[in-house]
Amino acid sequence: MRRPQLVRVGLVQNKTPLPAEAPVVEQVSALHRRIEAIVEVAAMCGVNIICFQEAWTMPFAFCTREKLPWTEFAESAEDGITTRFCQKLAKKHSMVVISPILERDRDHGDVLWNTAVVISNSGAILGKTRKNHIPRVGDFNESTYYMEGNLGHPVFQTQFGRIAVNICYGRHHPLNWLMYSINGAEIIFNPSATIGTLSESLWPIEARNAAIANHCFTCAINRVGEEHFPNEFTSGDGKKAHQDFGYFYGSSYVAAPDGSRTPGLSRNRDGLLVTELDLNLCRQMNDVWNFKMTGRYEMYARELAEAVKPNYSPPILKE
Ligand SMILES: NC(=O)NCCC(=O)O
Repeated sequence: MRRPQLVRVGLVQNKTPLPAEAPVVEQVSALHRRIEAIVEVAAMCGVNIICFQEAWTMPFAFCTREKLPWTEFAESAEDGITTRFCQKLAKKHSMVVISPILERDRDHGDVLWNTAVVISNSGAILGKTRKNHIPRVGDFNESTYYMEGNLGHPVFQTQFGRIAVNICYGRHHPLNWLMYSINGAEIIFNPSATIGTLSESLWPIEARNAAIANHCFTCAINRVGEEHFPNEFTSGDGKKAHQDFGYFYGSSYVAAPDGSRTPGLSRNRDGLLVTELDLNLCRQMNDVWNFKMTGRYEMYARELAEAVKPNYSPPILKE
């Protein structure tokens, strides 16, 4: 009975154009130029909502455990140069822009966060959301740099639909996806930075499964290429020190609530994936499967509230 609710999303994966040794300002500026060109193409393709990769203004230096110069890439989510730049793009192309950055929160003790700024197609800032789960795996030494998000699971009402952002490692946490969906998200973006040896076997499954389980669209975005750092670091595994993170395998894709998905972008080249979605599919799948109706959330809430108490004793029945 409803008219189609069509929206075109753009997923961007890109290499860092300058080496990690280049001055910070030059690296940021080169990335702005690169993204500006890709967004021009997205605009020609009629994209309504575009999302960039995790921490898109910098090399993924969180493996190094060095503070400098990497913390220099952190910016204000409200008035940093990258947010100002994205506001111009959003207004020029009437496009919602999701800009994942390393955030410096000046008003709260200069705390750093892994944040996505969401900018409306009017150019106004709709708000921000922060990465809830910090990886403690392999060379992802991210707790050295920023804190666990404290903004919960916000959903942004845009002219084109309700969207949320589940940043990278949050995709391994089904409850994280669930909360965005419970709060009404129709599309959940997952800007990421992850490498082949660690996660490539999980990549095609996790966001796709989240789309099915939550009756929503999911957009999985990964970095691409190799990034080399000036100083060697170890992985704490007895192997030799090295200067790179490993291979970011791209392969960005969109998954739908009926379990279908797009092909992935390249494993080794920059790319823009443009996909047209009909948001009516979210309710159609909900009406077929009723996961929201059959989910026993009040039971889980009660049991979880008990399970997190220090004196909890799991109900294991024995002979
Ligand atoms: N950036 C990030 O959270 N990476 C963690 C590794 C993964 O989730 O595959």
